[in-house]
Amino acid sequence: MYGQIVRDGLVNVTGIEDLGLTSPVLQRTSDAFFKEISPFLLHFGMFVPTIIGQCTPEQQAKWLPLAMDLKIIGTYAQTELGHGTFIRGLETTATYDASTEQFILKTPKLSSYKWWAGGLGKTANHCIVLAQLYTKGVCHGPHPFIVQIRDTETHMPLPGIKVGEIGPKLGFNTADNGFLGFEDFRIPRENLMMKNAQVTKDGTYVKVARHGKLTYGTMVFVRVMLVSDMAYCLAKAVTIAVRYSAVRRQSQPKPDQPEPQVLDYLTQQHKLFICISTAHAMKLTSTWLWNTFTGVLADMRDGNTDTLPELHALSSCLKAISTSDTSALIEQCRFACGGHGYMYSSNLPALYSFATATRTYEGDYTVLLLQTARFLVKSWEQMDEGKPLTPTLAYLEQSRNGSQVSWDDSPEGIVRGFDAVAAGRIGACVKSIRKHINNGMDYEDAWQMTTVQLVGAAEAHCRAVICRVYRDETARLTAGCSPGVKAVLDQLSTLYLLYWALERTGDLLRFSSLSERDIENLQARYEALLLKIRPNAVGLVDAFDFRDEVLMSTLGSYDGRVYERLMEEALKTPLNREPVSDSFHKYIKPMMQGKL
Ligand SMILES: CC(C)(COP(=O)(O)OP(=O)(O)OC[C@H]1O[C@@H](n2cnc3c(N)ncnc32)[C@H](O)[C@@H]1OP(=O)(O)O)[C@@H](O)C(=O)NCCC(=O)NCCSC(=O)CCCC(=O)O
Ligand SMILES: Cc1cc2nc3c(=O)[nH]c(=O)nc-3n(C[C@H](O)[C@H](O)[C@H](O)COP(=O)(O)OP(=O)(O)OC[C@H]3O[C@@H](n4cnc5c(N)ncnc54)[C@H](O)[C@@H]3O)c2cc1C
Repeated sequence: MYGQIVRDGLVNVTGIEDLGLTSPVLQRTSDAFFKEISPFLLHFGMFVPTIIGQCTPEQQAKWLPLAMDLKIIGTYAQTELGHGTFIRGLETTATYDASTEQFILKTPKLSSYKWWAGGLGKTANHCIVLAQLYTKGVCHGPHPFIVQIRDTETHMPLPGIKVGEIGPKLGFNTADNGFLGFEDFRIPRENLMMKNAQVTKDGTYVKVARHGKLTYGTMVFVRVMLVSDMAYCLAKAVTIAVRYSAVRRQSQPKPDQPEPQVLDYLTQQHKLFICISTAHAMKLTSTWLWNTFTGVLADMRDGNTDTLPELHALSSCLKAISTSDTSALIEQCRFACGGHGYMYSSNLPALYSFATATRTYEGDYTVLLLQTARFLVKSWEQMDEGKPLTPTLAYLEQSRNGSQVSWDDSPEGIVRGFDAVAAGRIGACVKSIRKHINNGMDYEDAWQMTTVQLVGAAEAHCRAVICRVYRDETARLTAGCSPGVKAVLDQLSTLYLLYWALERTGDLLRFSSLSERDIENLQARYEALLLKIRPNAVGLVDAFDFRDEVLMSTLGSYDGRVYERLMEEALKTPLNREPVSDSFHKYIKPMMQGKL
């Protein structure tokens, strides 16, 4: 299995590199090679971006050509057995020895071992290591180092390196995630990635960057990319589920009528059409987030880090919500396909195992929403002090006078409703924190006692951002489209708003003048809209334009020959090579004869 995947991975990467094609093509073709993950994912996904983001121009000149030509194969080793979220708690140390101008790397305890890095087990011969930097007896916190871990000729681990694969997982079983330990392992001073901080030959620590968290820059980049990856992953899953639902006929709601396509059931439309909408919502939001990200990078190149906090807050909540929604909706696609959705050959299990991992890696869901909440509470307090709000928080102003927003069930009115919910929930958090402090708690405990509400407030803020961006971008991008295309895409964005309004009626009742009658109207509009979308459902997923080789699904192939493909795959399984398994003769027959 591993050997096959490495071969396919290299064919995929070198093939695309030779064709000089860009990463979207890489993304859309690599799936034709793997149902799961390439062992080279981290090389291009994090190792190369970290060299670009954390190295000086001189260091880039040395390492980038080697990495791009695959003369070295890298990964990103930050997480340890004992720490993943709390980076400042990482235990691996890099202590500077001025007498030899080297750093000495150590993993002092078992919990200090690097754990999880993709490709680390058997594939990578270099990696980015996050380690606590010590020089002249002072710890300067986690810093990135480039470390060669294997001999580039023999691939043997270098002396002082303990490295291996971490074993089977829920998914990602072709990603070759590994562990890594250091025993007084020495690297040259120049292997500290010195764009944001430097150590001179005599061991003097020099801070270059103004913002203390630029070391975390690769994670922001990957979080931004993950939102787009999720749109792509969900689009594949819903293509499979909708096509299968158009082929599958089941039950007889009306006597002497043929069994209907299961796609004609309203409950099936309720399960699946939100998946189509959400794939569009996340794709448009990811493009908007990418433009925000490149804008912040440009500011930072000019030495201005003022827009970085909002980018961190946005990338944190959008990564958390996009991965969480995608995991849940891919599982919903599987549920919608009955037993055949549980077949590995449907490709829904592999899509789910990928999506559910993304909810954890690159920053756990809860932890990242709390990062966003930290920014929201700070913004509220700045608003109280009369300071200006950042663009994505302009809606907070409407909450200053505390008046309840009047409910308006137009799409734009629903977007304003979600703004009111976010503003209301953030305000409730601020009130809770202040109440706990007034009752004698310190700020940290008051914050902890409010974290359940803070996660909810961050989710509400994120939902409001997605709703607004999805609605605005749909209007902007369809302005020149035919009335038919415009109408269908407008239906999808309206469906997203109605779906989430119905999911959040409690919040809307609390923070707007929504009434019971309004809810009845919302429900009726939602159901009518499902029926309107039904005739275009297959066309909408065909428009995602996935080739069968990329979908890799017995249920989702374009020709709809589901049963033939299921049987073809079944007959390929090893157990079907012989009519009688040798386990019958070894175990079952003796048991039947009372000889076991
Ligand atoms: C949770 C935090 C942010 C907490 O860190 P901390 O030092 O305690 O920070 P704090 O006190 O909460 O905040 C201090 C301050 O730092 C800011 N900050 C924090 N992170 C960032 C950032 N990325 N960019 C820009 N700013 C950042 C925060 O907003 C705070 O700002 P403030 O003090 O409020 O002005 C951090 O530990 C973290 O990011 N943890 C998540 C770890 C993570 O994402 N690991 C990923 C490993 S790589 C991986 O999983 C690869 C998978 C890929 C694959 O396999 O495909
Ligand atoms: C498939 C996969 C691939 C990965 N690839 C890599 C890789 O290539 N490189 C790499 O460095 N890492 C990688 N990781 C590790 C990943 O980044 C970490 O698992 C992730 O950051 C979460 O950290 P953790 O596992 O230590 O969980 P923890 O941080 O221990 O979290 C455990 C639980 O505690 C909660 N929790 C933690 N802190 C707080 C808090 N402050 N407030 C409230 N609740 C909290 C969390 O919400 C969670 O429910 C990978 C992980 C997976 C699953």
